[in-house]
Amino acid sequence: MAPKTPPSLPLYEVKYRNNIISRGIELFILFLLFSLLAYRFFYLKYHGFQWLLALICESWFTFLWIIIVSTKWSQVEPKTYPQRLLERISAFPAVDMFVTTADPVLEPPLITVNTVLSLLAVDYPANKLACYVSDDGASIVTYYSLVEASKFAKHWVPFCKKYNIALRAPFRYFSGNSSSPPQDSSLEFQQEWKRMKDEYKQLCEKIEEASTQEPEACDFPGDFAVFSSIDPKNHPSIIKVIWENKESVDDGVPHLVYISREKRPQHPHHAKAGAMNVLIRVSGVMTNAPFMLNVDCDMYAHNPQVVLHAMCYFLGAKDEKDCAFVQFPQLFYDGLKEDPYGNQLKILHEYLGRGMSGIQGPFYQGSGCFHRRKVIYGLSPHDKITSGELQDEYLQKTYGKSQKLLASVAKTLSGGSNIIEQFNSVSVSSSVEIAHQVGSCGFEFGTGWGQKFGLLYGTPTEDILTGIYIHSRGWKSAYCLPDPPAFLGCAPSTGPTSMIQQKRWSTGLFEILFHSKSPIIGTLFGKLQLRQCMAYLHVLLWSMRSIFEVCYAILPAYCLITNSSLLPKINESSMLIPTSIFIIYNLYGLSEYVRANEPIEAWLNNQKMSRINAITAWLFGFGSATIKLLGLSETIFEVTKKDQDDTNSDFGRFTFDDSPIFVPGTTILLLNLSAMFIGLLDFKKENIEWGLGEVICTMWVVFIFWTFLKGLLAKGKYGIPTPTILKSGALALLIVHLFQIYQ
Ligand SMILES: O=c1ccn([C@@H]2O[C@H](COP(=O)(O)OP(=O)(O)O[C@H]3O[C@H](CO)[C@@H](O)[C@H](O)[C@H]3O)[C@@H](O)[C@H]2O)c(=O)[nH]1
Ligand SMILES: [Mn+2]
Repeated sequence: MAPKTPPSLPLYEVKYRNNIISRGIELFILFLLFSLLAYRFFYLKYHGFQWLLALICESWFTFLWIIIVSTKWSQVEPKTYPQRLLERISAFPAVDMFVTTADPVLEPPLITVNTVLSLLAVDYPANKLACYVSDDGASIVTYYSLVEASKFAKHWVPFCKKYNIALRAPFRYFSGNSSSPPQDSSLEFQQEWKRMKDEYKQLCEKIEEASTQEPEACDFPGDFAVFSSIDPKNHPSIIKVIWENKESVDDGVPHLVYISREKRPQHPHHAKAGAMNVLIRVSGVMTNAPFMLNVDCDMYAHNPQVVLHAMCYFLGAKDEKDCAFVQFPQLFYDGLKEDPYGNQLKILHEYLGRGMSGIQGPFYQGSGCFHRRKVIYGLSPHDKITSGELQDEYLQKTYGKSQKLLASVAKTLSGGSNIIEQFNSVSVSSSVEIAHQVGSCGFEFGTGWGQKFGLLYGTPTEDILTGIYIHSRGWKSAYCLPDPPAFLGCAPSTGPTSMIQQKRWSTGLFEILFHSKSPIIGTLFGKLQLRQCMAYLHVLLWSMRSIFEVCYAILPAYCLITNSSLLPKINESSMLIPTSIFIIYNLYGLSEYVRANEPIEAWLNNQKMSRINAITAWLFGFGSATIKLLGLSETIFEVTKKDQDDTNSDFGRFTFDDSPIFVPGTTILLLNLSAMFIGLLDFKKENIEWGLGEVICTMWVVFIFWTFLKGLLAKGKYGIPTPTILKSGALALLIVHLFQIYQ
């Protein structure tokens, strides 16, 4: 046995990065930006409208840069020591693990099954874990797959623990070329490995078969009857205990519960937030663990010690206020290193994520996050619960009418920091009836769910809003970066899905600004720190950015078309300001990738994609958020398609479809191309106002939209559909014409 570590050693440490040089460069860029603004301001009277617009856009970019400098100022290097925890602690707190899925087609059940298996097999006493799957698709295939998976789990979980398997999601473990077990392993292991691989193959086949057959044709006996001819948008709640760890053995398989909450057309279901609140309540009446883990159906546990890592924070924190939730960054598997869609967010986590963690803590990212139940129930740090607040009447009004739920809420609220005791001892299956009650859609009516506690409603980015509200009450959150990474999910791998996701995010984030729990209100009236508020604004303003980015991408073209200027001439000394901003900003951005061991292509692709996202998807986000805020329509949660198999050879090449989301990008590209053409025609004329600066800017825009340029010429899914090209062409011509009239 390893020697016991002295109890004085901490369970986690948070050091700060030495980033003096980066700070210096960031401040220097800020100085240059201010110089540019000053230059614009003093020369405003000699120039036309385009100069004013440039000043406005550049003021906005400067404002964003201030936010970035502030957010990146103190970046953390967190470290957790699960080994010390194991040596020191004998009784572990319970954890309820939630998995949400919504659509068996966009989210193939096999993916959900793998996530569930990886969670059931984590290194943690099985009798302290329970896994709850919420299925908003009310799909018989998903349910059937989970039933089959639970049978497989009885072999898989012991196998993983016995041989300390590093990767516990079977589709990853058995993927690639591993057709035979490692040769240097014991004979016994090799045999078991083969058996597991066979069993997993059978599981896949069963799920495959169930997915391809028409649901009616499936002849599922008894248990499956409730699913027959079900309408996923209109059905009573279905709750099934698939597996119960009845003897409460610590090396068995944790409980597995299937939940499809009640849905009625006349009741808003609040998408993922609604699903999460049902999970919280159902688990409240069943196991009522003091901690809750939540993952999306595609985010499997990549590191079997995830729960231990999270516990290092929860149990190691001197003051529980420092740790309302523990967030692991959202990372993705099978992503191309060059990140063609710019959606792997690695650099975002690497600098902004670590930077926020140096203020009040990371965002709640919706997946890969451990929460304290009492924080989700609305408590503030060091809240003293008065007995009045535990009276039935008060609780009923606030948390809903279920005696059993109220008892469990009361236990959680009054539990203080005693987190070992709260675990329910009642059997899980005896609570199914009450679970139906708390899973019904009328249950929340008139209560505080989604308004004052739980996951908050009112935006499709419920995660960020909920996190803001937690930080506004004075809690901090913790960022945990174990190696290997804790969770891996799948990032959208086609142009359209990526755009839809960006649009949904930017819409939802913008709506938060107008919510009663917005970060501005949180800072003015709550305990949200100013710099944390600024960091939140950085993402909440995504869709607003589109306006300025669109203007800025049009301005150089405007100059070429109307023979006007935006930048100093190449031989003027003031040209140094924009040139050095351009060069230093880009080199600095590149250095961030190099320091994070990312390839240069990833930097280039991310540069391009952040402009493309801003100009296309975020613009649509701005539109749909505005429509929603004007009360003209509701935003809907469009679920992202998860790809099971990313091995198709052309994965990574940008794809298009006939969505209008591709119109603005194509228009801007065509506009800049026409501007170059017009500029070429005018080139020899006298009195040319524009110079090399404007030409380079136009070329830069064309370069940013290179994928679109290729899309103009390509066919099939790699090409921009002809109607989109025609619409964009007409729009571009119209704009050129307008420019020429109003110059
Ligand atoms: O009505 C719904 C809609 C979605 N989901 C689930 O929500 C999760 C996230 O949906 P997804 O389509 O994968 O969205 P992403 O944009 O990939 O999700 C990110 O962004 C969301 C906020 O927009 C967060 O909720 C997620 O946790 C975060 O991973 C998935 O497990 C879905 O099954 C539901 O349970 N019910
Ligand atoms: Mn997702």
